Amino acid sequence: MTLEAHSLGHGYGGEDVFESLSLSVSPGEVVAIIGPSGVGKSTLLRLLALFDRPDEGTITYDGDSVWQLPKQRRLEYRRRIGMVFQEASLFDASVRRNATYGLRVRQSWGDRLRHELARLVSRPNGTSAALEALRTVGLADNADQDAASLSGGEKQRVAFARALAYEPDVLLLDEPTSDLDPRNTAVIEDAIQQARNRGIGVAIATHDMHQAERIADRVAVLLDNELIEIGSTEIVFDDPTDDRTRKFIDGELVY
Ligand SMILES: Nc1ncnc2c1ncn2[C@@H]1O[C@H](COP(=O)(O)OP(=O)(O)OP(=O)(O)O)[C@@H](O)[C@H]1O
Repeated sequence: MTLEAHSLGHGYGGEDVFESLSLSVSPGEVVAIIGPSGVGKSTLLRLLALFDRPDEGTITYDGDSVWQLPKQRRLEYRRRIGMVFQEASLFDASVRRNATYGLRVRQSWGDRLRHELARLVSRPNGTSAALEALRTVGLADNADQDAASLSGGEKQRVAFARALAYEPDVLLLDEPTSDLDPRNTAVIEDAIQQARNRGIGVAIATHDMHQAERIADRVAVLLDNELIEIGSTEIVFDDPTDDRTRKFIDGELVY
């Protein structure tokens, strides 16, 4: 599923966060959105995830302008998007149930009913997808543990597994490793590469430039209320078009 944002503008309380922002994410590519704190990376991801309607511009999924569609069809697109927030929000149940949660949310009511009926007579549907996702983040052995007893890093890995478990077409990640140590960060980065290799399009907001360089195919630089640059990771890091990009990457821009 190809995601495209055209001339997006958005703000709060009459104050623009960004304007004229255009960006695409194709199947099987990782696009990193980098920029200093408060520049609007989370706002952009929320718009792409269809949580909020943009003040200006259009968002298309596979060419369909999603905010022009009837609500039901927009929700169908919404269900094909996995989003991982900066703060892992798990509920008080086992790791496995947390990882399975997305599978149930994604289903229609009819499917959910069938799922619940199936659960009464056999193993829950989706268990294997959830377990496979937990395996990807190295937590399959913790499936029956209480999520509440996990460390912060492990919780973030479960949140990531939950998004992966239902095989979204697009994965939107908001600083998914901000609170993780290098080992946990490596696990998530590896899982992102696996998602990409399975054809999922990934957009990741990060202020860790090294992370963008390690995992992204393309990098978008958000600065001064706009996307000042978007291009292949190599070009953005080694030979950027906009001088502010070079300064930001070299740490010369202070915000
Ligand atoms: N719901 C909201 N209501 C009002 N202002 C908001 C809201 N969400 C974000 N903002 C403001 O919009 C601007 C962009 O915030 P956003 O969280 O998108 O930035 P960010 O680049 O993700 O920052 P960080 O890297 O610190 O998470 C900030 O000035 C923030 O205070």
